[in-house]
Order: sequence, then C-alpha cells, then structure tokens
Amino acid sequence: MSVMNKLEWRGVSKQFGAQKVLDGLDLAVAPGRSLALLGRSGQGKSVTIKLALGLMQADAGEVLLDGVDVTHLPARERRASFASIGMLFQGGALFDSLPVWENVAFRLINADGVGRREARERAVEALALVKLAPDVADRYPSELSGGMQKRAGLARAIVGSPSLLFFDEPTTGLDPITAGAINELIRDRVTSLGCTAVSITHDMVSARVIADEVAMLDGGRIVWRGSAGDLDHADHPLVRAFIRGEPLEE
Ligand SMILES: Nc1ncnc2c1ncn2[C@@H]1O[C@H](COP(=O)(O)OP(=O)(O)OP(=O)(O)O)[C@@H](O)[C@H]1O
Repeated sequence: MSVMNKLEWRGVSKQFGAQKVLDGLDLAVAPGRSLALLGRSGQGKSVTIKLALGLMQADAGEVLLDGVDVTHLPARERRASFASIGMLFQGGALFDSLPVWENVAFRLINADGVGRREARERAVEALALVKLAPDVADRYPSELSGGMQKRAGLARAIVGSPSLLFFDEPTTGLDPITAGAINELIRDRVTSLGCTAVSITHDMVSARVIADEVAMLDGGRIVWRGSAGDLDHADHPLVRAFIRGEPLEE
C-alpha cells in the first residue's frame, strides 16, 4: 500500500462494564474519500467516532490519524492533531449561552486566535453555506428550530476548513429539501476541497449522495464494506434489510 490512510481503526476494542461494544474493529479511510458508517441502533457507531476524536479511550487497539496513533499521545499533541478535524454531533451540541455566530466561530476565536470581527464574517459565510440567513447569526440556539440548530452545528464543523470531517446523522430531523442541500454540501467538501469524511447515517438516500464507500458495523466489527453503488446488489442480509427497510430475517 503506497498511500497512507487518513484514518484507521486497527483492532480496536471497547467495552462498558460487561457490554462489549467494539470487538477488534478494523476500518480505514483513504484521504479524500467519504465513508458512510451504517449499523443498527446501539452497535457502536458513535463510540467509533468518539474514539477517533479522543473523547474516549480504547481498551485495546490503535486509532491512527495521518499514520499517528492518537490513543496514546500526550494531551497537548492530541489537541494539535485534532485541530484539523470538524465534527457535527447528533443534535448539534451548541452552547446555549452563546449566540449562533459565536458557536460557529468558537474554535476560530478560542483555538486559532482569529479576531472577533473576522471570526464573525467567517461564521456568517459558513451559515450561508448551510442555508441560514445572516440574521440567524445573532440569535441564540434556543430560538432556532431543531433543523436550524443542526445546520448551525454543521456550519461549526466546516468553518475552519478541516481536512477530516465527522458527521453524526447529518440529515436526521431535516425536511427532504434541506437534507438534500446538506448532502450536497458534504459531498462538495469531499469532491472540491479534498476533505476526508466519515458519516453515521440511517438515511440511505443521504448515504448514496455523500459516500464513496459504505461500511456496516455489527457485533463490534465491520461485517460488510462496499462502494455506494454496491449497496443495491449486496448479498449481506443486514445490508439488504437496511436498504429495503425490512425486518431482518434470522
Ligand atoms: N459513556 C458510555 N457509558 C456506558 N455505555 C456507553 C457509553 N457510550 C456508549 N455506550 C453504550 O455503547 C453502545 C453503543 O453506543 P453508540 O452510541 O455508539 O451506538 P450507535 O451505534 O451510535 O447507536 P444509535 O444509532 O442509536 O445512535 C450502547 O449500548 C451505549 O449504551
């Protein structure tokens, strides 16, 4: 293999008490590729991303970011390696006490040392990309609808032009038109800007638009992986059930 993976989980295990969530997970994403991570509820998709963000520690295995194992880095170096990551959390995860623009610009102001005026301009530009009008910038998260909060969270994820993006259910709770715009935006980050993206989604329409590749997580490991185009003729029962929205045949 000549090209180094942007991100790789190598033999990663994670359990909570007696519950084994990840059990030797192997998964890699090449630079500039977009991966959709599918799986039934509670199978560990969010945990997989949190491990890569350093929000949780693996019990065993390694998580390599640009070839460097981030699981065992000292905190300061880990923070530096995470500077190039943008993340959209489920539900947006905005700070209620800050206006929307400060939420979006949080990292620019607090980590990148960007002045408040420029940070505000960049926040408003990012809001426009997710179809939020400039007047939204001065409102507070509690004054926005759920879908608008989600889009503000997305603006925050992309504002620093990160090279790696994580999206946890980017289109859940959005109307189909807004969801379509968000899918296109994610696709564009990858195609035009060369970002690498990992998205958790249950929305198969979204997966087909945003992802080059799809991986199905089940029982703590990847049980199927293929291109978005392979989804329709996949012969894995779980993938088939997912695509058709049918109960899983035992
Ligand atoms: N901090 C934690 N402490 C204890 N258990 C946890 C913790 N975080 C996650 N879990 C458990 O790990 C399992 C996987 O959770 P995770 O959120 O990764 O699932 P998921 O695949 O993202 O599900 P969903 O599609 O429903 O969001 C769940 O059973 C959850 O209860």
